[in-house]
This record gives sequence, structure tokens and C-alpha cells, in this order.
Amino acid sequence: MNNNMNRRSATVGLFSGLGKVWLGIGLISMLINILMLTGPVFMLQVYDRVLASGSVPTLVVLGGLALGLYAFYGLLDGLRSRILVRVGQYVDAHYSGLAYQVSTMAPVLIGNKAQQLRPVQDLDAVRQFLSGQGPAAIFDSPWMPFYLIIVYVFHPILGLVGLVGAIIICLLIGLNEWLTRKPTQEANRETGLRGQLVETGRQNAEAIHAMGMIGALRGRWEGLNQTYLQSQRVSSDRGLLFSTLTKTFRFILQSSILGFGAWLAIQQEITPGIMIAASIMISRALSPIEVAVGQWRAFVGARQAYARLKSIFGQMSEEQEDGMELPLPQKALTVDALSSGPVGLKKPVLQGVSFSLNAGQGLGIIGPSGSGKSTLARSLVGLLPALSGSVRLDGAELTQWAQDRRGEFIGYLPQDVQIFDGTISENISRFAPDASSDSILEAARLADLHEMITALPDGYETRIGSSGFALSGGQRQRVALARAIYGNPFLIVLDEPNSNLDSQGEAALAGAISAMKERGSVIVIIAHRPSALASVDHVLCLKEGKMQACGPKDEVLPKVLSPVPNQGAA
Ligand SMILES: Nc1ncnc2c1ncn2[C@@H]1O[C@H](COP(=O)(O)OP(=O)(O)OP(=O)(O)O)[C@@H](O)[C@H]1O
Repeated sequence: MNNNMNRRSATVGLFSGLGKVWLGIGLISMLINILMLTGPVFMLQVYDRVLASGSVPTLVVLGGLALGLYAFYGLLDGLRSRILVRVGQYVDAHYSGLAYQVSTMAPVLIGNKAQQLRPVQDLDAVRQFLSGQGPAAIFDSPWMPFYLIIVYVFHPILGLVGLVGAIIICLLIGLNEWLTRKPTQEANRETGLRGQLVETGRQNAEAIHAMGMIGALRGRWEGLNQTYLQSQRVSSDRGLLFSTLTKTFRFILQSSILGFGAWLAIQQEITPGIMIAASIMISRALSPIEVAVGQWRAFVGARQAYARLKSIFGQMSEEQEDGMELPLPQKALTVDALSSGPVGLKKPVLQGVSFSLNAGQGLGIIGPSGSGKSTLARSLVGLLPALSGSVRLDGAELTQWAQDRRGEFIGYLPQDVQIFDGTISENISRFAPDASSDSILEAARLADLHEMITALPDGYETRIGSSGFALSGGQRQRVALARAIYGNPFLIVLDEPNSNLDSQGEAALAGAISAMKERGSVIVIIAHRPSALASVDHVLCLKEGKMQACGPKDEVLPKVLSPVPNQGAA
């Protein structure tokens, strides 16, 4: 339920619902900026009143007053920082689950474009920016005119000098933004590519070391890192240049105000107190801008991260509309003129596929490599959206069920079997917190795994995956089969479930399929080897994403296998 809620609000924006908090921070910033007048007013009074009158009691009273106001300022400044840190934490806590979900789902939904996306890191960037000095400076910057007006009231010439200074500093900021945006974007893209190379290196460690690929990959890494460092350097150099320029200019401006002030004081147009107060005020007006320039790279990075998050959250929520509490399907799978494939391709991989299966029926999908078999499998289980046509269970499109509920009636064994870091029972029960031992045992028995598991020292509690016991390829495939049939799902899609199985494993697979059919499941098997088709009644042959033939197995297999030997399931 939370996920659905998150999805809905994500389309509005990461910060939606925080309006009152921003208002609160705005009010605190107003008080902070008014309290910042303490310094200039104190100096004004000291120069023009205390020094002129020589009254120590006045100095003591003024000093006490200033002390109290500064303490109040410190309190508010600390409070504002704490609130901003909590806003960052709130946004992170609220969206980290969704960011994780998106980073897991994006490769399936948007294919290669997902390589550039790092939603979890993007969320970190937004949180870190909110916890830094940047946001406070952003809230303080609009107060610049307030200080300039006061300085103008002191004397128009001082106000004009301040205004010219402020305009120059704003121009510097604009230039900074213009020159930093692109290298920051590039540095981010290269961070993604570096992460990807590390990840693929880990996943293919055996192939890399066995075939001596490390030298070539290291060279590739160093090249990538070089480009990354180059973008980082350009971005940092420009950021630092502007930081120094702004700081230096602020000093010049402050001294200019003092210079003009002294000249006006000599002309007896203003008092020395006003001269000092105006200088402090200009310094105060421009200091948030100076902080903003220093933080600009972080700001640009966070802003780009925010834009990426907003776009991908929106895209994902369009793909996954919230579902209804429909009853679980029991009768039929109907695929009607289905065209689908990863989002963003010029042409759908799969075009105009239609078939239907009733409860208890099994369909084998065959076809040459790249013909779209796995794409069809992914579309059937709702991983890829139907670009046109439909996939229906008992007459309702898959998207009508909430995504979290689909697992109750879908079992899927992907071509590339992934086992999670966890115990065997957790892997079989899909990490369901309330999984019953009976259903785990039932799935393991159906996949003929029970004896193998009980022979392990910790049995079903044996930890497997990246930090645990290493299963063989065939064992992994059978654990994944047990996971697919766990909970007796209505629709079971197995993508080359026998690629790593020996004859005993194949017999177990055939037994599991027959048992699941008897229980009323609809089974779809993608197969290269005819042995996996033993327990299906229908066959669909795909070629270049289109249906070449579909119908009862005994009719279709002779037709598609005889004229073109060595193709598809042959
Ligand atoms: N994310 C993606 N981005 C771009 N093209 C893709 C993507 N996924 C699949 N394709 C393309 O779609 C076509 C069908 O791929 P699919 O994996 O469905 O084939 P297949 O029939 O399962 O092949 P195999 O038997 O070798 O597993 C291929 O040409 C592939 O290049």
C-alpha cells in the first residue's frame, strides 16, 4: 500500500506535502535575516551614540541587547539546519524503497537507458545537499534586496554601489551555472559507467580471470576513470574559480562601500556609524551568495539528480498503474494481438502475438535465438508493458492487479537465474515474511529438491547466494523452479528451465509441470530442447518477433521442424 502511495506522490514531486515545512523554514529565515541587523545597528549605535557621548552604561546596555539577539539568532540558525537535515532524511526515508524498486525494475522496463540511472545514489545526492549549507543560503539569498534598500536609505550612493556589486555577483553566478552544468552532468554519467564496469567485472569474475581479460578491462577502466577525473577536474576548477572570484569581489565591494562611505562622511552627508553599518550590511547581503557559489556544484548535482528521480518515478508510475483488489485468476490466459518490448525501441520486439490457454494447459514456445521468446515471457508476467494488444487473465489485463499482488498468481523462472543472498527457504518462499513451512516443503518436493536440501548441514536454513553456500548451475535452476511454483500460482512462465538440468532434473521438471497442470495452473515454457516440451499440449513458434505457427503440439511441431532443420527446438 505504501508503494502505491509513494508512486502516486512521486509523480507530483519528491517534496510534495512539505509545503508547511518550507513555509516554516521561510519564516525562520526571515527572523534570522532581521536578527542579522543586530551587528550593523550595534555598530551604528556604538560609533554615533556611545563614542559621541562617551557613555559606558549605554555601551553595556547595547552590548547586553546585542548578546541576547545574537543568542536568539544562533538558536534559530541551528533550528533551521536541523529542520533541513530532517527534510533530507524524510525525503530519503519516504522514497528510498521506491528508488530501490525503480533501480531494480528500470533495466527491464527501459532497457539500456537504465544504465545511466542510479536512483538510490541520486536520492543520496538530494539528501546530502539538503543537509549541507546550500539550502540555508538559498533561503537567505532573496533577502539581498532588503539589505540593499536599507543601505540605499542610509545614502543613495551607497545603495547604488551595493546594487552594482550585487548585479556583478549575480552575473558571476549565472556564468558559473552555465559553465558548471555540462561537466557536472558528464561527471555523473561517467560515475554511472564506472559503477557499471565494476558491477560487470564482479559478475563475470570467473570469465575475466580464466581468459586473461583483466589487462584489457583494466585498460578500459583506466580510460574511463581518466575521462571521469577530467570532468571532475573541469567542474571543480570552474567552481573554485568562481568561488574565489566571488569572494575577492565581495572584499573589493566591502572596501568600496567603506571608501565611498568615508568620502560621504568627509562631506558630512553620513555619519561614521552609517559608513561601518553599510559596509557590514553589504557583506551580509552578499555572504549567502558567496556560500551559494561555493555550493554550486553540489546544487547542480542535486538538481540534476532530482530531475532524474522525478522523471523515472513518473515513468515508472505510468508503467505501473495502481491495481484493484481483483480476485485471483483461475480460468484462462488470453493474449490478444500483443506487441511489446522494452520501452524506447523504434519497433516493438514482439508483434501481433495471439493465443489463449485454459487452466491446466501448457504451451511451449520455440523459435530461433533473438526471435522474441524471452520478450514474450517477460510480457506475460507483466515485466514489459503491452505497447498494443493485451495480456489478460480471466478477462482482466495484468495492469489491473496491484503489482505487489501479482506475485500471488504468477511464477516466473527467468533465463538468467539469480539467487539472492539468503537461506534456501527464503529463496524458495520469495522472502515472504509469513511463509509457511508446508508451502516451502511442497515447492521443494515438486522441484525434487527436498533430498538435496536436507543433505546440507543447515538444511533449509543453509545460506546461499553471494555470501553463502555455492549451488551448482542445475541446483540453482531447481531452486529457482521451486521459487516459481511456490504458492501454486495460476500462471507459471519458465524461460529455458532445463538449460542446466541433467536427466534427473529434467524428469523432476516434467513431474513438476504435470503436477502444476493438474492443480489448474497455466504453464508457458520457453524451450530450446524438445525434452522440455514433453509435458505441454500446445506449441507456439516465433520468428523475428512474429508468430510463425501456433496450435496443438502434434500439429505444429512437424510443420515447423521439418522444412527448416536445425532451427528452433530442433
Ligand atoms: N533491452 C533491450 N534493448 C534492446 N533490444 C532488446 C532488449 N531486449 C531484447 N532486445 C532484442 O529483442 C530481440 C529478442 O530478444 P529475446 O531475448 O526475446 O530473444 P530470445 O528469442 O529469447 O533469444 P534466445 O533464445 O537467444 O534467448 C533480440 O533481437 C534482442 O536484441
